Amino acid sequence: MSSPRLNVTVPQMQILFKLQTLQFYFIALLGAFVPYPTSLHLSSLLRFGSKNYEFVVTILYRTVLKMDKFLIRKGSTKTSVNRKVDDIQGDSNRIRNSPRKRGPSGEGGAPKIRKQSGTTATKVDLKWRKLRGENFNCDYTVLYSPNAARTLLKSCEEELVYNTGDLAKVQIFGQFHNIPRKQVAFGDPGLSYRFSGVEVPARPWTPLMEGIKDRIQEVTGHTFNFVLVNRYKDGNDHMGEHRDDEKDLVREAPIVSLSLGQKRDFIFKHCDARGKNAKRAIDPVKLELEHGSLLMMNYPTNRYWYHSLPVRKKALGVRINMTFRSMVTSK
Ligand SMILES: O=C(O)CCC(=O)C(=O)O
Ligand SMILES: [Fe+2]
Repeated sequence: MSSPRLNVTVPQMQILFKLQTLQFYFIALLGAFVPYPTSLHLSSLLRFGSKNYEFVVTILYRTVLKMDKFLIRKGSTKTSVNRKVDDIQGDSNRIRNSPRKRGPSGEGGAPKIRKQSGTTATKVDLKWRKLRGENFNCDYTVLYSPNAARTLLKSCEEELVYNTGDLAKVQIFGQFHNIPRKQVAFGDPGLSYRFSGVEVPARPWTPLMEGIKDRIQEVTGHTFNFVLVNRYKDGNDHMGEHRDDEKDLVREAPIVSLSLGQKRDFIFKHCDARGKNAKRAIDPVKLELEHGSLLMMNYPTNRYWYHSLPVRKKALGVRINMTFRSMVTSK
């Protein structure tokens, strides 16, 4: 079958050509500002003929994606960490912050997620921020939506019972003091955690705690056999500078910290840059840990950097933090 012939005059052809040029710019703009593949989908609805537009849209969108790191989005989950890490970028410490690249499970890339039981992979599209510096290696993301995190916090408030008496104390220069927060630990049978002269035995996993652990294992690609839970009733409750580098912890395993509730500052200080006798000037790393966020402290961060959750009088809400850990087992 022969295709129908169109009798088009020269002025009509000029108009057609202008229309096509306009269409090209419109689709290019679409590609620049509407997320791919939505832009691609819209562009194909508007396209009269050429497939080249798809190519233009794709290239433009990818260019914009590459520029993404220069944009500061007000109110987005990235902003607080971005701003803080941008502050850090100029200083001697050279903390670099870039979107976490896709890669194999574990160290380095964003973990590939596989559903344990089924055949189809569950794609967890988390945006990880890489925080890097001298012997500093952390990854940060927001795991739970505000609603999901609120539900989780509510369940924790209803179900968790915290340690009291001697288990709620720390030993400092031989003296026992009440810890300025509440604490409880869960873990595999027989595990306990020793720090500041106190041994915290693990309670058996409850369905709530096991559910959270499973989710964290799924998104990080690491397994954990212990979790320390800290509850801060408000900004007066805090945690002093310390490193989680005890012998009971598997040496190179990451410690993954989940935060629920009140946003709080979290400060890292390099061991050479602490106190009056500091050997070097290294700026601290300051993060704001958001409701529902995950901070992955990778090796060797905890060998070189102390961290703390300082008092913040203006912080009025409750915060619960869970640090998932891999403890050495005797077997
Ligand atoms: O509450 C926090 O974010 C800090 C927790 C912590 O450092 C720890 O449990 O060792
Ligand atoms: Fe810690």
